[in-house]
Amino acid sequence: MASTYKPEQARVPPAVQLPVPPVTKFKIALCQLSVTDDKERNIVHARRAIEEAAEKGAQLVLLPEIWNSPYSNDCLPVYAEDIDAGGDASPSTAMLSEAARSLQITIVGGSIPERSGDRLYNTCCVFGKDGKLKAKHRKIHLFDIDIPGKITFVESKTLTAGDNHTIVDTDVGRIGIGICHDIEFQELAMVYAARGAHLLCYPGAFNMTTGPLHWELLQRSRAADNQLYVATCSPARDAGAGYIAWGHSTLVGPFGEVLATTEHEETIIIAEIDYSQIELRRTNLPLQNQRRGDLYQLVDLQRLNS
Ligand SMILES: O=C(O)CCC(=O)C(=O)O
Repeated sequence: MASTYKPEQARVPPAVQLPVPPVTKFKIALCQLSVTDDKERNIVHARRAIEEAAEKGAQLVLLPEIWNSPYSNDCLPVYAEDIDAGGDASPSTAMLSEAARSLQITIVGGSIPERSGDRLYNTCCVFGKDGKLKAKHRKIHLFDIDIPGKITFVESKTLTAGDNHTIVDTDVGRIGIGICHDIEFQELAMVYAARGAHLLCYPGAFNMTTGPLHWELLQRSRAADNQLYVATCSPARDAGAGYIAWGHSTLVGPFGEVLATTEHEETIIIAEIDYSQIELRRTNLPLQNQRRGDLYQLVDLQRLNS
């Protein structure tokens, strides 16, 4: 028997209308930075890369996961900064704020280890072009993995998981933030899409095991499932490091297409985002209207509880 289901009768919360973005087309820069054990050098180096990206026309700059410190449980507590205290207590975010203001760009500042009281987080700060902190995302899903002979890493040994989604309105559209392992959880991306995100940014440092298999696959899936843009930014690979990053920072469009990518060396990718493609793809293939709200539903618990 034919189904009698009608989307308009489903008891699902109405989808948020895609907000009109302040710009339709703009350039994004993905700064795949080399990271050393010298924090001061890492900050100066990131500042130079941001400036170069802005000179090349980028209005949005994305940095890698943990760009001011080596990515190891030993280093995270030593390199951690008190972001809320600001100033000298957080030279990395002070630099990001200054760079955003003086270059008049939006910065999704990768992530740095954050100290808050006696806890440590893996935290991404978003700065507007006035230099103000617009959002702070603490990595929600910590990366604990054990594949004997390949990779064992227990991020939860030192870090505490964040408890909030982070979606932020910027001069370059509505952006949902996730950090690295957060990309594995499609529900988070779906919540961001339901809240009207144009773009998801994931600073990430995948590794030599899950990187080749999952990194691009996950980005393309999050973009195609939700019909929006996905940008990722990794540190450059250091083959001598304790944790070897996969690299391959990438921009994916709303049809799941790779628009720009790279290998593992240090580089700055500059690519164009055109938000009109989102509407086009959602018209071509109206997934939103085809959802079966009578069979399954997405529940945004954060919104429900707020
Ligand atoms: O999810 C993965 O496979 C890798 C995640 C990761 O490297 C991280 O969260 O730091």
